[in-house]
Amino acid sequence: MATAVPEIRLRDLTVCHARRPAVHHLTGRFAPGSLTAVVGPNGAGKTTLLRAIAGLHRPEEGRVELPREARIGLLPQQAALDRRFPIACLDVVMFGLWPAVGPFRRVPRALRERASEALAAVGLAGFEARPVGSLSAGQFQRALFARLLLEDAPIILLDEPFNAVDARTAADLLRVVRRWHGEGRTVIAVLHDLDLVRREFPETLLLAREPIAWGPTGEALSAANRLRARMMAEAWAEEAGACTRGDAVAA
Ligand SMILES: Nc1ncnc2c1ncn2[C@@H]1O[C@H](COP(=O)(O)OP(=O)(O)OP(=O)(O)O)[C@@H](O)[C@H]1O
Repeated sequence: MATAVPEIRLRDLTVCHARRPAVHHLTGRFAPGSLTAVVGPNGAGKTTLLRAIAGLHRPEEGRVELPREARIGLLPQQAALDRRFPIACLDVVMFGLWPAVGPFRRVPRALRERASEALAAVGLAGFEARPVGSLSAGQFQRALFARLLLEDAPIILLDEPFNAVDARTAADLLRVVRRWHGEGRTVIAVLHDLDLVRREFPETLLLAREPIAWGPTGEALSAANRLRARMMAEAWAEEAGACTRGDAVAA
């Protein structure tokens, strides 16, 4: 990796959907080269935070501080992607090159070869021409990792990277994450498997719309912090409207 890795600073960051805060007053920093898990209950604002860091969602208040030219690779949740589009595996990987090559340009042969190498590096050698619609969930996730390899960004954001993949695929993809960390990139991953987080991620941000804890994983995931996060989530469920006695009778 040739580029320097910039720090990511969040200052009093608030990001909303339809004016309701999904991330509320979050302040802190991701040090260059850090490996951080973002955890928290469903609806805690984890995806929203990644999208805000990637510049895809404008903050309502506060800001994400990053140099304008910072390059970020984002792995979205699989559920957010439509795989019915008739496109070959190699083309999906080569999407990772368009910031360098420009849209609608013919990709030079050397770069196509790099895309093939990236596929091979994630265990998909020979899959170049396969339509993405025919890939299994695990194979598709491998192809998206190949795209990130090709992008070569100093900051990598992963939204539930090991979801819906089998143990072997998860282990292979985890090796890629370790490699990125070893190369000094900043990696931020949204995860639900706390055992995996404890084993592999030195830093953790525990989010429940409000920040609950951010720091070394062992401390951030203390029983008291996890309880606080759960209680916050229960409070949102109550906001959504409690079941009334009348509803119960009608049911
Ligand atoms: N496009 C949207 N429009 C309206 N509300 C949204 C939108 N996207 C997310 N939200 C709401 O914002 C809140 C945070 O959502 P987000 O997807 O960031 O949470 P999450 O922590 O990633 O959840 P999960 O673990 O379930 O993936 C939720 O209440 C969600 O319903």
